[in-house]
Amino acid sequence: MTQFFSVADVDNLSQLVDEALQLKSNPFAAENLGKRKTLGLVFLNPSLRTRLSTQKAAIHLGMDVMVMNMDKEGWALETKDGVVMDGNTVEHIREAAAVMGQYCDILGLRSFPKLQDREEDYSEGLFRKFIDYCKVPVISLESATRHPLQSLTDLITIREYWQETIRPPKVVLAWAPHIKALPQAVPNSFAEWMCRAQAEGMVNFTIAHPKGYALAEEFTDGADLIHSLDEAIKGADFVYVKNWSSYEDYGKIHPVEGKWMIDSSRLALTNGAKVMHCLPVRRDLELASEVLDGPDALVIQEAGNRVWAAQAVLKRMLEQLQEK
Ligand SMILES: NCCC[C@H](NC(=O)CCC(=O)O)C(=O)O
Ligand SMILES: NC(=O)OP(=O)(O)O
Repeated sequence: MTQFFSVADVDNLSQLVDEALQLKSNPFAAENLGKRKTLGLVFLNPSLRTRLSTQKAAIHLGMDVMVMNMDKEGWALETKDGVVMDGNTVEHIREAAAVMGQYCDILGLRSFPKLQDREEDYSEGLFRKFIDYCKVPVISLESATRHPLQSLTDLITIREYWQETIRPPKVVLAWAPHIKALPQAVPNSFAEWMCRAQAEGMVNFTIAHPKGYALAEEFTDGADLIHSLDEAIKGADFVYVKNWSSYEDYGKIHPVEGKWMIDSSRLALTNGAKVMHCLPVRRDLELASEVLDGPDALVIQEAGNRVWAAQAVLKRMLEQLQEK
């Protein structure tokens, strides 16, 4: 594996999930694989889980880790080509990425979309340039349109908590309210991974969102799309809660009809569903406290599993480096 940007970078989904769960039961099984290798984590936006879980994963593999908070501590970055840099930007991504590639064997990058120009965000120009110029394997730590380490984690968590073999679990991605316009990266990615998992018989997948909040079709192939939350969550085994802004009216938020927050009474409509969220979550806006604090919430276990997702991916990349 030389890049981890989307589900398309994974050849065998089930195998990667199994490998992550094996690492969970034996974290130091490959403790020398990353010896004398350096991981660089570059953040253009805030992070708690991605930053710490990926560092922890690298430590389990014997790697050294460097973290660069580019947005706060780096030179102001120019990402467009062909501009005269006579304004506020100081360093071009061409040089910055190339230099970081000199110091690191594997790099991770987090960069959120600006949510102003759909074409620009969905072209993933910044991420692609970073890959091109740094010349080492790159892991997405969440980009404009996807968050693959989160989605792999989510699939691992569903596998871990679904012991039944007779039928695959019903998994529902449920839009939730928010006060801000948030990216579509997490839901796009979750949908992309669940659609692939559904095609491979691992889950049954439904998406519930108000009108005007449809995700881009490229991420939802094969999913059941429903505009009623109560209808969608009937019989659900896992409910994945997440807000996102409109893709159609790009980056905007519209008033929605009815109540979209999941609380205990709503949860009673499900098949005793476990509730997931990538975090951070705004209590009693996106998700009721009574659910977050109750026995059906999996959010902390899910965040814990971020380590094993990152470790499985880093392990694949290190193995490939070894073969060179
Ligand atoms: N990395 C996990 C999610 C990050 C981001 N959430 C946020 O920006 C929350 C901001 C707030 O609640 O003000 C998102 O939804 O894509
Ligand atoms: N879920 C997630 O990616 O969290 P952070 O933004 O804190 O890394």
